[in-house]
Amino acid sequence: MPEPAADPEADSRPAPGPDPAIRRLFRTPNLPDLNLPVSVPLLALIVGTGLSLLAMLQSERLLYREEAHRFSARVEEIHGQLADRIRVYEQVARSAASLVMTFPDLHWTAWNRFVEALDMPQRYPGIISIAYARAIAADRAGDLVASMRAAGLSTFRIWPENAGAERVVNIFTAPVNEANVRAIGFDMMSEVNRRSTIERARDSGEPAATRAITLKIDEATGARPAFILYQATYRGDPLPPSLEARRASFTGVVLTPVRIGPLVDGLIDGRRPDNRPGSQPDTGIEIYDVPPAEAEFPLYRSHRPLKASSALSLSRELPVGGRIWTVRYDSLPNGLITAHDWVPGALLAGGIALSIALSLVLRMVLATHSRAVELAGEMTASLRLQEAERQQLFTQAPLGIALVGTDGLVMDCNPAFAAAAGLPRQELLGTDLRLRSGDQASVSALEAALQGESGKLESDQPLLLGGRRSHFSLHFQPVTAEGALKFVLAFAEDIGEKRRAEQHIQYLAHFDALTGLPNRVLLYDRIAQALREGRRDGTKVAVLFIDLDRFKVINDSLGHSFGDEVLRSVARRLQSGLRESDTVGRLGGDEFLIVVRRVTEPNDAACVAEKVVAHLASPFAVGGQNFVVTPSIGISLYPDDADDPEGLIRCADIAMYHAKEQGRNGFRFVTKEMGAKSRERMDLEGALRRAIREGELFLVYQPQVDTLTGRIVGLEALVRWNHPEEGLILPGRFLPVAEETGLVQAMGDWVLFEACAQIRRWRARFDLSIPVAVNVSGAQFRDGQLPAKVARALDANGLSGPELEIEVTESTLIDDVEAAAETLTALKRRGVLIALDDFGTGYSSLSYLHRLPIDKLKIDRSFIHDLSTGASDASVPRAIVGLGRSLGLSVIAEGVETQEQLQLLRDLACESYQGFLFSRPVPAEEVERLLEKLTAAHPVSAE
Ligand SMILES: Nc1nc2c(ncn2[C@@H]2O[C@H](COP(=O)(O)O[C@H]3[C@@H](O)[C@H](n4cnc5c(=O)[nH]c(N)nc54)O[C@@H]3COP(=O)(O)O)[C@@H](O)[C@H]2O)c(=O)[nH]1
Repeated sequence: MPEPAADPEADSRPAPGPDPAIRRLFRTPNLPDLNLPVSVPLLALIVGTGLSLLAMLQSERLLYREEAHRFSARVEEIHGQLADRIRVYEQVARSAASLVMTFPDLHWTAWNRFVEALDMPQRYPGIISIAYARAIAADRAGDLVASMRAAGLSTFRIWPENAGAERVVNIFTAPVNEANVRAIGFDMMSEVNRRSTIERARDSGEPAATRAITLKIDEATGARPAFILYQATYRGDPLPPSLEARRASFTGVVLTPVRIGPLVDGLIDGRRPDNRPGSQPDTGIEIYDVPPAEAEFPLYRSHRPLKASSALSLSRELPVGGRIWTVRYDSLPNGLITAHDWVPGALLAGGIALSIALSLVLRMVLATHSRAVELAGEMTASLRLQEAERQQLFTQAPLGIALVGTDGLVMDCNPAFAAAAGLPRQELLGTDLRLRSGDQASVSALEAALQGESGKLESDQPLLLGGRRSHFSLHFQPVTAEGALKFVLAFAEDIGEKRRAEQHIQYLAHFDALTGLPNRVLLYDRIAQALREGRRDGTKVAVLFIDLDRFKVINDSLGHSFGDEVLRSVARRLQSGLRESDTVGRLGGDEFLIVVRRVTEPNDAACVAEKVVAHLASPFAVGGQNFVVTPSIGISLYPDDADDPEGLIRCADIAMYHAKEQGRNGFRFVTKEMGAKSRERMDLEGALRRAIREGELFLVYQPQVDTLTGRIVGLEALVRWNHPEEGLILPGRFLPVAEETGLVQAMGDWVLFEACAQIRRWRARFDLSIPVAVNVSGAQFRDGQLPAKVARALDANGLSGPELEIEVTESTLIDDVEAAAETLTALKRRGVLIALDDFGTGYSSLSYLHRLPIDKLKIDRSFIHDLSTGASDASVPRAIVGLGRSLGLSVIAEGVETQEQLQLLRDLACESYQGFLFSRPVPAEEVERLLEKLTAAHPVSAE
């Protein structure tokens, strides 16, 4: 069927893409549109910081207000307590004055008791002492002195003496101590300051305080501000109603010196949160006894001056003994309220930290979003590229791909599919592929795929797909999404070419490329088939092994293509004369095989062989030349000769050699004689043939040594067989078979050539000067070809002759001494040396020896062996040594295994020896090591 041209226009158009479900895979992910400017984080930071500052300021203001409020309350509390203390102190002075007024003649000791009972240090710590000064006219001073002295104060005196007319003299003071006692007798009126205060106290009847002074008792220790509170005493009425009355009844004053420090102590200690007193003052106090603006220094200050701006401050007036003090209060940093001043800082710090965090979060969000947008862009681009690549892949794929909808209609297909189907793509789209497919197998496979079952189809028979019939590989793959079938992917590959190639390979594996006949593999198979049939039917099977006589000559002389043509012609003739059930095949080279089935008697096989001979008898006309090709045929029979293909072929092969030996152009059955051979022997023969052909033989070399110097004087080449299964096989096992079968010829040729080649290699490396001996069998020696073969081997390897020694056994020569002499003479002419092997074992030795051109006698190892065992004396070796000497021949002893044997040979003056004592036969590489020593001019000693 003609293949419809593909529609180029249709194929170049982009194919409608796959299912929307697949397309959805390539969509850009949706991202929220965050159109925020990049300055937003900075803005957030600035606004946040501003708000934090505002919060801080606001909290500071609130704190300040609260602190001011608390401070004011605290000031009222302290100030009240201070005023109370002043009142109490004034009350103490009044009490003392009442005592004096009640007991005008009070003894000073009672005064002391009174004061002591007040417990001033505990209850009135500011009061230093309480004293009483009596008012007395100057002219009555003597009376006072006298009465005081009478009361026990013997040293009493009034001082200073030159005071005014009115005196107020200190007569009592308590507690009694040295400082207070010093003030006894002091006239208060003598000092202006005190006098005015006493007069104010006298006139008012109220406590009157002095200005701030330093007390006499403190003068020595330094300024400790104090004041003295005076309380006047009167006669009669405790407080006379008028000024005149008060002046008239004035009797004295109680004076109470007060230190301001202790007065204030304890008032300003701070408060703990539970309102108990704290250890640190929370309020500072400054006391002025004049308006602060006029005062240079305060009367009292509880703390170091504060920075005006950093502290709250309040002033209050305090009446003290008729004077007005100004008390200024300052809030100190360790007040309870200031404990919260971390709040504004914390608000600021926290606010800034939050702003920074917010700014960073915004930055991150923005960065993440922009990276996500970037990535989405990259993904979109990459997915678009992928989609384009997939589309390209789909379009350009060499594999035919079609998308078949769930209804079986072609949704899309690539050009390769259209080409495979042999229809334009447009024609395929929308058509039912089942109707386009002419084979039930492919229709069924597609229908199964539409049911969700994938399937492959590679039929041996050509299939119809679309408009073409060929071998197709079809693959239907259902594609599902969420459990539902979306479409079926149909892959189609035209494997027609592949199938043809496979068939050709198959053919080549079983048929001979030159003649088209079954090859060895198929022949074995056919024989096996025939044997199964023979076993079943009880019939015989004949195998004819055909070798063309002298085909090598045709091939070599007329060329290989000529030879090939001859082989093809022979193949045709062999086929023409056979039944269809028989098989003719080619084993290789000029060897053919015929398998004859259903043979009832050997004669059937003989008839076939005769037919072969007859068919080949008429001349061949090849390349304008006429010539005759004759066959040698060996016939083996199942079950007589063997029961497997290999055995039958081997037997036929042997029989074929016998046919050749017997004059060619004929056939031989595997004879009784051949049949009498042991199976092993036959196997050995076949295997030896293969060994010669496949190169399984190799040579070892045994050194020949000078008995006196120990130097190597020659080497003997000995053949070995490296059997692929059995390993090393010695000549003792295979030589007899080789000799019987004539294989010894081929083997001997190989040995001769290989030994000469090895001599050439050694000469190139070591300048080899010693001869290498080669054993020659009787058959080899007698066939008349030996001198020519030797000459060819020497010439081929550039050897002159004396490098090679030919060993022949005595038994080889004695049958026909004349012919032997001729052969030996021919060999000698080519320059080779001749050694007579196994000498002494033939009784006629002495009679022919002088007629043969021999160089060396080899004393048979049986005589050497007997030397050491004492089986015989040394007479034979001695005689051989003497014979050699008399004929001018060198003598070598073989089979020397012991030092004792060597010594005997030395005693006999035998020149050289070989044997295990010095070395076993060794491979060429080992000989090289020995020869290296030899060329190093160090004689190799056996001892
Ligand atoms: N026509 C050919 N004949 C060959 C060839 N290679 C060997 N032969 C002949 O086969 C026979 C057995 O040979 P082989 O097994 O190699 O034994 C040789 C030596 O290994 C053995 N020999 C050497 N020294 C000692 C020894 O001290 N003791 C001992 N028991 N055997 C020893 O002797 C054999 C060599 O004998 P000869 O050739 O007579 O020197 C043997 O007859 C070989 O000739 C071949 O290529 N072609």
